[in-house]
Amino acid sequence: MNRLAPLSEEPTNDEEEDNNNSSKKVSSWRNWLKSHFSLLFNKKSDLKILLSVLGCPLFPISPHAGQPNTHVSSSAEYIIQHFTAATGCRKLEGKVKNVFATGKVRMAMVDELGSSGSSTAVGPTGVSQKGCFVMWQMVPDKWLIELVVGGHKVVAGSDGNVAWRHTPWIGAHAAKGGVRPLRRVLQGLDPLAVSAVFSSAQYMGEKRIMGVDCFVLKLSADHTDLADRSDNTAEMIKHVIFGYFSQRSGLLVYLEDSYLTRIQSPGSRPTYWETTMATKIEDYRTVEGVMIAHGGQSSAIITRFGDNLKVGPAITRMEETWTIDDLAFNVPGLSMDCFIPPEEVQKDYPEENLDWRSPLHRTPTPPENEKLASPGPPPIRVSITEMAGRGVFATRRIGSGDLIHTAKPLVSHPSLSSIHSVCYFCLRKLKPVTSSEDCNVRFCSQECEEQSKVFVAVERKADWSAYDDYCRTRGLKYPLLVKRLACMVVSGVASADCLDILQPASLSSEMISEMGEGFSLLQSAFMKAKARDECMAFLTEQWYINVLARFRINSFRIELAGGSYEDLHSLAAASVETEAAVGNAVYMLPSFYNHDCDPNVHIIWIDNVNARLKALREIEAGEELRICYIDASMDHDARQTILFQGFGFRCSCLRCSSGD
Ligand SMILES: C[S@@+](CC[C@H](N)C(=O)[O-])C[C@H]1O[C@@H](n2cnc3c(N)ncnc32)[C@H](O)[C@@H]1O
Repeated sequence: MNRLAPLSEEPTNDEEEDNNNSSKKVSSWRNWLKSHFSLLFNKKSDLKILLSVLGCPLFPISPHAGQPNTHVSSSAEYIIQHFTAATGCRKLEGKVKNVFATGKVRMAMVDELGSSGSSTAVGPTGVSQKGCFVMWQMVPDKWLIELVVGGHKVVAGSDGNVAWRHTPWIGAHAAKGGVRPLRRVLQGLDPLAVSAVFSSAQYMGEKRIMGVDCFVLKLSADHTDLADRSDNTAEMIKHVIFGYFSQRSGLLVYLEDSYLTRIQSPGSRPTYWETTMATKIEDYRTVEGVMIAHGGQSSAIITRFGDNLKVGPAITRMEETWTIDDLAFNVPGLSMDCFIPPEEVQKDYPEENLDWRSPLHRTPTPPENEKLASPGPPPIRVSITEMAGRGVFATRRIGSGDLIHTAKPLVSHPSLSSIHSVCYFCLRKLKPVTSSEDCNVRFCSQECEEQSKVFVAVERKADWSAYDDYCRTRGLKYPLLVKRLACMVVSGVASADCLDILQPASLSSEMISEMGEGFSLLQSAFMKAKARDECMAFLTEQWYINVLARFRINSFRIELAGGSYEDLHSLAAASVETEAAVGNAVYMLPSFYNHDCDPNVHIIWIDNVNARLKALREIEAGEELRICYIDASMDHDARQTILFQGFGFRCSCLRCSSGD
């Protein structure tokens, strides 16, 4: 099996050779050592080392290992209880299916200590490299991370059976040993995983670290795991982890892990490689009521020593600062396809293992009349693009005309001109009312009424006439979405930060000051309705601006392709009287689609607010899926102006580049 060790200083068999052939193996090891020595002292390769070591290291112990440690002390139990209480993570138990996080990193080589212990370079020896990452986790053990630093992209993942990594310079390889979690996840990002792994830890005492009095817990990788990660040339001798939990706050503030590998090719003396990684974990913030670390610094020190090293021991030190921009739980539509390892890694599996993986790994051939791109989860994943932030990519071939996925809105609202003619919840067109009938908002079904009950009850307590007038006279649609979201938050059906994951528009100071009036009107409507203070804490001007900034570039204008009632006469009359759009809505997955003036996907609404994303042509696996944000029939200059003013970017799609 052609498997990659999780960290760069372990040999990677990137020459295609038979692993059972020992002479070739020795030469592979020589090459490996040669290339790594030169890597360590070659500045041009700094970025590769940084990415290999710091990019996506694995944590040696799985939270689901299910190996209770008989030595667990009551002190360790107490520390973990304190941690779970401090983070509030128990409320996630059984409720979180997936987690999505994006963040930024800055990495640099710090120093290298060469032969005879003299410093070959001290202080940052290379320019620090900036980058960003996107991370998906699906409970219990599937995860994917894409990290782009200095123009290089590293991807790593686990489908629950194999953990793998792809680097531009090595390609894709599976990690040795069992599936383990990403170390980044244990850096305070997933408190449930932290408490699960440390629940079997040993209490080591107290220690003051970075000015904080901490309790120290220790974990060690077991012998079976170490053996699985070894082969007859590289032996993994130990891997220990220390977690430092603040005595005062209970939070995990420092994580340190260290492992030692003995490398010995037949007939030579051994060399030892020790890698120690330490992470300062900071900036805990609440996400859906749970404390999640949003920043920190990691450093890695690689030391190599042994009798046969003529140059003497060598030490390489590197550092990373990281921050989390967005973190969200239970992002809808996350497909299992996201976690499929690259083909090269799939080939690493022995044949007999393929059977139970087949549902995921064989592209299903749908029947001729099959409408959905696939019967299972959508064949897409969200990933980082080169020029346009996050984007949506096909995980397999999609046929022309296929329905890729559907999406329900996070927030929607009818346009003011349609408010009496469409369902207040799903925007389905309704039969026109006769003059004797009530002109209140209406619903198309009991189900829609039921689903809106709680937030409509909140809305009905307040007088919205001034706010609605403000929207009507200025022709504003997004403040209506803000009002609905605010009522949903007050009623407890949505969280105030549910849109934080979406990209905000950049707003000028003029735009921000114009929003002040809308905010005052919204706030005063709630205040006059005597809304309880504790429910209103979220409603600040900043919240209002943040939400509007997201609605501006992520909401869709809903135009229905078909009506729900058969009376064509009424339909024609309604379309003359009202504008074509029945309302506006914002969705999660569709918000990640980037724009193209000649798109390969379009978004349509048939009879209500539920969106359908359909392929406009054949799409290959790996291709980015793009929709058109604007009226594609406009000429080049008009499109560029609208995209720049409305969405803040200059379009460089093929059509625009050709001047069309
Ligand atoms: C609805 S969001 C799309 C998802 C977004 N890329 C993200 O990371 O969340 C729209 C924003 O994406 C970026 N974008 C979309 N299409 C683009 C394109 N063709 N070129 C450059 N930027 C684009 C712009 O910043 C735009 O305001």
